[in-house]
Amino acid sequence: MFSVNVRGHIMVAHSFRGEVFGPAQQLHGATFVVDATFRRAELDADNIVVDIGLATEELAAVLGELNYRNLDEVPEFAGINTSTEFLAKVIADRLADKVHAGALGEGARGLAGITVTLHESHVAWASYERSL
Ligand SMILES: Nc1nc2c(c(=O)[nH]1)N=C([C@H](O)[C@H](O)COP(=O)(O)OP(=O)(O)OP(=O)(O)O)CN2
Repeated sequence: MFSVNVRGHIMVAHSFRGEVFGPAQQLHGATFVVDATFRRAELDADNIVVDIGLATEELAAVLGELNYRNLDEVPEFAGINTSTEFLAKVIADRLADKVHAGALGEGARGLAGITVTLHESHVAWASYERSL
């Protein structure tokens, strides 16, 4: 299996509900380094997994929808803990929509899967992996 990874980052604010959380129940900020890894068994006609430039641009576009937002105020996340894991799925699903819409190029239609990893620090991260 081949893979290509591109990276971006976001800064958000959010708060969590639930006794499992301590200070994070209060509104707090988070900066995530975001890795998107695209996978396929065979390279495309250009001998690549996906164009790195397009993948970087489209990841940046997806992240731009979240960057600098207070996620507690985003209607689609109302009542939801926007955990690192949850945000990894949101980003992966939005990138998958872009792949299916052709935004990452025709060759990208042959991608097998994508994994999005959010690094919340140098010692903790979470991922969501899905097929395409
Ligand atoms: N599985 C996850 N666990 C936690 C997440 C997460 O997204 N996924 N997020 C947080 C906090 O937002 C953030 O990491 C701050 O950490 P921390 O202050 O350690 O979290 P708590 O408020 O829960 O404090 P504790 O002292 O650990 O009770 C936390 N966990």
